[in-house]
Amino acid sequence: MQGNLKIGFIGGGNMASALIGGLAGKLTAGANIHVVDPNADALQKLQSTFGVTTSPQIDAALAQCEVIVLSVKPQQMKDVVQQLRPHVSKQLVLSIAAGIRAVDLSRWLGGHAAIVRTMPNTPALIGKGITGMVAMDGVSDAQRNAADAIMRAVGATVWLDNESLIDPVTAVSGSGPAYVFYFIEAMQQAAQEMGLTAEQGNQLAIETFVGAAQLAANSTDPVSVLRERVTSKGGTTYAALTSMDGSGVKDAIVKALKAAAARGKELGEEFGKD
Ligand SMILES: NC(=O)C1=CN([C@@H]2O[C@H](COP(=O)(O)OP(=O)(O)OC[C@H]3O[C@@H](n4cnc5c(N)ncnc54)[C@H](OP(=O)(O)O)[C@@H]3O)[C@@H](O)[C@H]2O)C=CC1
Ligand SMILES: O=C(O)[C@@H]1CCC=N1
Repeated sequence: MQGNLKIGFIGGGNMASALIGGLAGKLTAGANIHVVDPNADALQKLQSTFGVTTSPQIDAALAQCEVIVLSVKPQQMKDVVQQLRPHVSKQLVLSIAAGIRAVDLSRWLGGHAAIVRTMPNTPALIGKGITGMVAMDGVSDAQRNAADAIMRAVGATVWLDNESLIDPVTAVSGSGPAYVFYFIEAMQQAAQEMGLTAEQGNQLAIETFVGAAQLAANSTDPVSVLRERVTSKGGTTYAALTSMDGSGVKDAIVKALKAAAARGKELGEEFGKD
């Protein structure tokens, strides 16, 4: 159901666009969404597609918003938040940035306490996102509900008790779509190398992911059991999985996700100083 929640976005890039695409005309009218970004082309695209209002710089319209979403890169966050400070009083500030800690955002905003840190992902664009979220102590129940409603409008939400878990969430689901696309790209490449057309490889790889993910989502069995059901004794899947184990694929994936979480922590330390 569409309401009248006024939401400001600081940064109208990839992730903000995915969120706006999931929210506009659904949770709230596009005209209730105000986007600030220095990039005129990005603003024009968002304005014409979703009917949002726009500004090339932080402006007074943000003071009218009930929720302000911080959606710039971690490297840009401190400058942006310090410019935003005069326009923030009672609003809920919702950050989607990797790494940047709530305590640092609060300090840059002059002690503002109504902050929710979130980690969404780009399938939000089609209402299939998943967001990990954690609220600072100064967030009211109504604001927590508003944050949850925004993120549930674009997918599922998982609330965390401890902010440090946002880095593992970033590693698993925030960055996760990229790992899936990477795996699909590898399957497409193999398909072509074995004689299928690019179009056939594309369709076979993508539909396999869609079908397998849906099967896992609907199943009461663990995914390991679903995997075993594909793996006939002495058959083709066994040959593939044995090859993957021999190449250390699972260990490499675990290591990669730990590297992502470590980078999240490092971003907080690197850009959360002062
Ligand atoms: N992409 C993803 O899948 C996800 C991203 N995130 C988080 O979302 C945030 C944005 O990431 P992403 O969308 O990928 O990055 P983008 O670079 O696509 O978006 C950031 C946008 O902010 C703009 N910007 C720069 N300075 C300002 C400013 N002073 N005021 C307003 N806007 C400004 C940038 O413009 P310009 O390009 O000109 O600098 C750019 O358009 C990051 O903090 C990231 O950690 C979280 C979950 C998933
Ligand atoms: O790559 C990044 O840093 C951001 C955070 C999660 C997905 N994209």
